[in-house]
Amino acid sequence: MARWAVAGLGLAALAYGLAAGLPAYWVFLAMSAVISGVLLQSLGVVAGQAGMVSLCQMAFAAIGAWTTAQLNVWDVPGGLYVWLPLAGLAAVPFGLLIGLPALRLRGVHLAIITLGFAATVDVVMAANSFPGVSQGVVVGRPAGLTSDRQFFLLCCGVFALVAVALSLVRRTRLGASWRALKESERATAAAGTSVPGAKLSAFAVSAFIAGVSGALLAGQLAMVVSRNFDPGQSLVAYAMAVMAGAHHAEGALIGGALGVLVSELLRRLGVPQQWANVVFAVGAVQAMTQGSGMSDGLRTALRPAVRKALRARRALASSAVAAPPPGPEPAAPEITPDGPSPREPRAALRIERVSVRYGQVVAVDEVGLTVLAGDVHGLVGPNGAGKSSLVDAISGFVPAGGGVVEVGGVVVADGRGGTSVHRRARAGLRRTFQQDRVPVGLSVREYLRFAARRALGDDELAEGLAGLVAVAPGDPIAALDVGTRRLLEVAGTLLARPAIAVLDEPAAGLGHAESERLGAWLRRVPARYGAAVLLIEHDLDLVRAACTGVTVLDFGRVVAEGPPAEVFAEPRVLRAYLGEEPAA
Ligand SMILES: Nc1ncnc2c1ncn2[C@@H]1O[C@H](COP(=O)(O)OP(=O)(O)OP(=O)(O)O)[C@@H](O)[C@H]1O
Repeated sequence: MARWAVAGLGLAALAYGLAAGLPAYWVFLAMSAVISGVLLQSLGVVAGQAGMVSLCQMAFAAIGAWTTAQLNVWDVPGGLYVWLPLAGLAAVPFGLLIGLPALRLRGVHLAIITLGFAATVDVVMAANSFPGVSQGVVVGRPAGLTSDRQFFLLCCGVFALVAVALSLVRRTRLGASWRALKESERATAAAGTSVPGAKLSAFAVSAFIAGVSGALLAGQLAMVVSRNFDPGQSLVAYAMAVMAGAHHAEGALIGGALGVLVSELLRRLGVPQQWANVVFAVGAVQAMTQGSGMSDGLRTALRPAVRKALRARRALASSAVAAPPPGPEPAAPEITPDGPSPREPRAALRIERVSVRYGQVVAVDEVGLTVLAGDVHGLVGPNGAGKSSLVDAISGFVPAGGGVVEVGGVVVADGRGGTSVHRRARAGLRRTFQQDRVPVGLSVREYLRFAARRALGDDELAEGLAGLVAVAPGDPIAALDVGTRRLLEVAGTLLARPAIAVLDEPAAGLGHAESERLGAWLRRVPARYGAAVLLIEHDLDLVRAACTGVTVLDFGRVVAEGPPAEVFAEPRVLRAYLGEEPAA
């Protein structure tokens, strides 16, 4: 906290020094850089954090500027202090409107939609001049901030406010959901987060900030016209945001400053300023190729100190993370008030007649399966047997073909259809993925809280990691290898305390010893977390070590079911699954 206060005071002193010491022309340019930085922060949310393409930020800014000009004409009390947030709010419905196609579209399709919106706003604004322009009414600045030097300080204050607000949001579930979205929509939904909600909120917040930047621009220029919000500038802003890494505040500021400095340099060299756009486009391509912008590079350069801290933490974590101590099994937490009892074993997961078809391919054919509360159940089968398709049907990524899926006694899919992925997750069905889908933009602590969908104290975090994965809560996920991330995903899934955790090949990439340790750890899961487990694995030793029962799939059908020792001795399993003949 003290560090932040010192940094804040330092930056405030710098802004004040610039306002007092720079020549008037440079103060105007510095103001443009900071306003542009606010706009880039808006892109940092929607593009940098949530990973969506938005080529219409200048249109949101234009709506903010137009609103400000209108409030100015109406002489609404409060001046810019009130008009700024109102300008941001005016842009929000348009942000939500643009977010709607984003629910279905991605990449180039979303780019076209957002650019189309920018062009539409431009046409409308050009046809209807900004309020006050024809009468020559200039946008008033607040009393005491009328000079450029003073207004520059207001712009710096707004930039800082947005930066602080966004850094606070980063720590919330909402902020984590944006960064998770960037990594994988499937994993975001599977963690119980509404993907449409995350997308719409990112667009709404982004539009708000862009609207505020438009209001600041109106205050800077005193009179704005549609030319100030050329749709082409939205493209340039996107390139600048990618190049500078506007998902961090310092990246947005660097981008804003570079935008001004490069244009000014070209002007002084007598080169058309449009060449600046080429510079930013090349910078953006470079950043996309590297997978990181300038702010990320800056943070990496400053990382020796971070790395040292990380090493110290990891040493601490590995001494804490060991095989679980021998002793009595912890008591199983109650799942519900009328939870499982030895006399009445309750199904954590029950499926009936679930089928999955891809065109003519029948990947899963009328499969039924029950996993009782307190069980660790294996699902095995050769490649292409239909395991992943079945897991997708259970978790809601593909239709269950008229079958029934029941989680902890609650029907989440029946003959008429099923609930969405994130609702199933909230109903107690959590899953992991074969491919690495853990969001690299989060720290271990942020990810586990996001996955668990609740506040977790450091003790509970350490407990959730103990015996499974040697990482510390503060470690950035980007620094972890894929095998570790996979185990982290298991920890997050279980910390959510689901009724059933479906673990899709958690041991892939692990060595024999690690796999053995995972088997022992998984056996204790029902007692530790009150969750039953459906374990999809190719490693039969792990299945033997962890599971009380196993189901074998082949060609989309159940070919055997029962305790592992019996099932793996069945001739048809040996034939179908192992390609082996039973010993005579
Ligand atoms: N999207 C798809 N479109 C068409 N066919 C598919 C699709 N996904 C899977 N299949 C087919 O469905 C069948 C079952 O595949 P699935 O991936 O579910 O098997 P699996 O048991 O999970 O295999 P693996 O162990 O290799 O992951 C296979 O024949 C596969 O080729």
